[in-house]
Amino acid sequence: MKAGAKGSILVTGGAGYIGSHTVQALRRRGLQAVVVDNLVTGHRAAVPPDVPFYQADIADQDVIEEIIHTHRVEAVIHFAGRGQVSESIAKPDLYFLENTAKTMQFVSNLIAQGVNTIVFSSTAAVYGSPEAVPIAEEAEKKPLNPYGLSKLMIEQSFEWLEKAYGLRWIALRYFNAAGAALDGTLGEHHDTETHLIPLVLQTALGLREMVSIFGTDHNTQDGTSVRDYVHVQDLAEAHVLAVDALKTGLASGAYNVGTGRGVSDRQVIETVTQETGVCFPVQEKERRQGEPVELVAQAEKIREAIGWQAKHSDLSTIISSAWNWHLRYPSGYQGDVSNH
Ligand SMILES: NC(=O)c1ccc[n+]([C@@H]2O[C@H](COP(=O)([O-])OP(=O)(O)OC[C@H]3O[C@@H](n4cnc5c(N)ncnc54)[C@H](O)[C@@H]3O)[C@@H](O)[C@H]2O)c1
Ligand SMILES: O=c1ccn([C@@H]2O[C@H](COP(=O)(O)OP(=O)(O)O[C@H]3O[C@H](CO)[C@H](O)[C@H](O)[C@H]3O)[C@@H](O)[C@H]2O)c(=O)[nH]1
Repeated sequence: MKAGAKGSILVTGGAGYIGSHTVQALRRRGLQAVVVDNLVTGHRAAVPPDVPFYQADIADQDVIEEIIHTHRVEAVIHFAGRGQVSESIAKPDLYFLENTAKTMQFVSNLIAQGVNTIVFSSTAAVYGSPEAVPIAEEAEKKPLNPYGLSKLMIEQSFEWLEKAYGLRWIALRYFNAAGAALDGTLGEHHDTETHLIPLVLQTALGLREMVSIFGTDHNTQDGTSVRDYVHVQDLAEAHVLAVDALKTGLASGAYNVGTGRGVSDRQVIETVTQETGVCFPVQEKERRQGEPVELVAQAEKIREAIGWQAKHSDLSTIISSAWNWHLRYPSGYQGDVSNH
């Protein structure tokens, strides 16, 4: 595979939901991307055919070294990992291995090869159940589940890698990623879907019998949990800005990526009904284990540091963009839809 004239940005997990939108955002800026993904949850069809793609594990040192040298990798955006809270409670070892140990192996390899700039997918789950919302970056970190801990350990380890080896890093703590590409080319397809918005849309499409609301007796405005949904295209943009900022000297650190606006589970369901014009069955269920009631970001720090703010994250744009994609591709990337 031939390297471009410029250096490249290595996107791990670039065949996944947020990673594929970020590859698209990098290309829009004229930047070269190269993707490594083992396709455990990702889709080959989510990566354009002209983007160099390696089907491999991030812990495969030989492949990573080959990519770094062939494509003159200058910086890394690291999405590869597992992201299901309930699975992490059932299989904590899988999360500490896949998210923590393999990331450490990977980053250690990067440093050995002279790549010292990384933007990392962290999560609001590092905060656990916050004492107050909106949540500031400095708030106490007490993850409620192995998933959150698996990411927090990496953030903390980066501080030591910076002191020892000069690693330059930004951890982006996403709140809830949602929506689909506004041009209709990319969307969210997880074979095991746990996220509220795609589950509700699949119910509206008739692919599921009903949608469940987990917990209706919380101390919130309508009794259901509250989240801060960020359009995936806004999230992608935050990564592009973060790489730029590290290249131009911004200090390492962790940033929330959210809107500062809370949306309840019931509001999501009502907005889907309005946007789609479809009524569907909803059942009320017990709260899920290891889940915080309310997660809303304090979103100023990232705006001040790198000039990022959400542009497409109003709930109706999130839901209409996702609905368009689900209507167009009801089986997602199955059958290798040619999205590009
Ligand atoms: N979706 C969210 O709301 C959300 C919120 C906070 C944090 N995150 C984190 O952001 C990242 C991306 O999330 P997503 O929703 O796009 O998930 P995703 O499952 O769609 O994407 C993850 C990608 O990484 C790949 N992958 C996993 N393990 C790998 C490995 N060992 N080697 C190579 N490739 C591997 C998968 O095949 C997949 O393509 C994850 O690390 C997740 O924990 C997601
Ligand atoms: O069938 C469902 C699915 C979800 N929900 C509710 O919908 C909201 C959003 O739930 P998601 O499963 O869509 O997302 P989570 O907030 O649980 O998880 C997200 O945020 C986490 C941080 O807490 C992690 O970062 C994780 O990767 C990311 O997907 C929650 O209030 C949840 O209780 C339901 O009521 N019914």
